[in-house]
Amino acid sequence: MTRVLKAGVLGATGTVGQRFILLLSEHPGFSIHTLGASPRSAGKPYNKATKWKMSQPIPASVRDMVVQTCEPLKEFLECDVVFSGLDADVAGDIEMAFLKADLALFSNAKNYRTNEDVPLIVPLVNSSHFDLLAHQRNKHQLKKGFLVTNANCSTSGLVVPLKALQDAFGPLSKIIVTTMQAVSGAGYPGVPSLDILDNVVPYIGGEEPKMEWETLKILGGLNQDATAFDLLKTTKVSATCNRVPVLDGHTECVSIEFERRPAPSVEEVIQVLENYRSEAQELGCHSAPDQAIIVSREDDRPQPRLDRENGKGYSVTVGRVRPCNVFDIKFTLLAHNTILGAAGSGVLLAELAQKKGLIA
Ligand SMILES: NC(=O)C1=CN([C@@H]2O[C@H](COP(=O)(O)OP(=O)(O)OC[C@H]3O[C@@H](n4cnc5c(N)ncnc54)[C@H](OP(=O)(O)O)[C@@H]3O)[C@@H](O)[C@H]2O)C=CC1
Ligand SMILES: N[C@@H](CC(=O)OP(=O)(O)O)C(=O)O
Repeated sequence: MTRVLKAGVLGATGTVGQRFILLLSEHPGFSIHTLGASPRSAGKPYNKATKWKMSQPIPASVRDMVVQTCEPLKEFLECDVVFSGLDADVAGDIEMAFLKADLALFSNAKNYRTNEDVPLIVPLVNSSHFDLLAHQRNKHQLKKGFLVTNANCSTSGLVVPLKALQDAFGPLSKIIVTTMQAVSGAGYPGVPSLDILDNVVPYIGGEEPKMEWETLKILGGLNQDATAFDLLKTTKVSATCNRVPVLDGHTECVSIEFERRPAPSVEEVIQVLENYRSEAQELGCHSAPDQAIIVSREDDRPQPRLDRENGKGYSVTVGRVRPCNVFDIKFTLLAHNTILGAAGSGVLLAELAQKKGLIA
């Protein structure tokens, strides 16, 4: 029997924080021990501090919990794991303070994703990058703490089918991806209603370079002694990101060129996607979906309203797999941006870390 872990949530009042609370409160392996947010919220009961936007009610276990400041003190020091859904403007200093306090930290924020000592892991893709934590602990003189980041929400959906295809058919030479991203990705209050209703906004600040770079770190490897990341060198990624009036679920249109000649057929690609299995599934992690990639053969799927809850939000749904006249293959994918793309990734990463014996 694995031990129930005491969990803290930083940024607990925000969009990602609320999702963490829902996922953790329903999870048999975690008990929510403490919640942190800004000084504006600290000292208030959680239900007064947050503007709750989830379709399920606030779990009874946290309604009256008093929100703390985000400092590694008191109840936070008693936590086995801490999840961060902090605003990126403040995440840098706060997360570093938690790491220095030797806590096990799983962050959604972008601040440390590019750091050479910090794994950037999509749990259905590159759990082997946990191996770098021995080096991180040495460098920061940590006994039990570490910092692992999960990816940008659009990157998280993209890399799952890319990993399956790369493993089966070898290097991908070119990837073009165009996203249609839900408004929940912008947090609360996010994009003003007068900007997004009846509209599409063809720009999300900083998103395109993040997708292009994160993909190369996630799909790359580690050096031989697991002290550095080997970024993919021969794969080129070009991303175009749009905001659309959808509540949850990022849709992405993807075209791929393989290095291999002849390129795999549509049927071979579909078979590989459907059969893909990750370490999280093999290890029996509680939140891992039965199927990492669900391939829909219907002409008009995936759709956010119909497919975002697939695998409880942890599966990627791929549809419209077909030949591409410019590259080799194209398809459309859908991933839940606050589950697989944010809080769910953090939770599944913690499950993986526990299975790998990384949590004291
Ligand atoms: N939404 C999504 O789909 C995704 C978001 N992310 C990332 O996750 C993070 C959170 O995003 P999101 O939930 O959308 O953002 P929100 O704006 O909804 O929430 C931000 C959280 O940070 C807290 N906060 C703000 N200032 C401070 C401070 N000075 N000290 C302590 N806490 C503070 C807020 O507390 P308070 O309520 O008290 O102000 C709130 O809990 C961001 O880094 C974002 O980039 C990553 C992937 C996907
Ligand atoms: N930018 C993403 C959400 C996000 O916050 O991404 P990141 O964690 O990479 O900053 C979106 O708008 O949908």
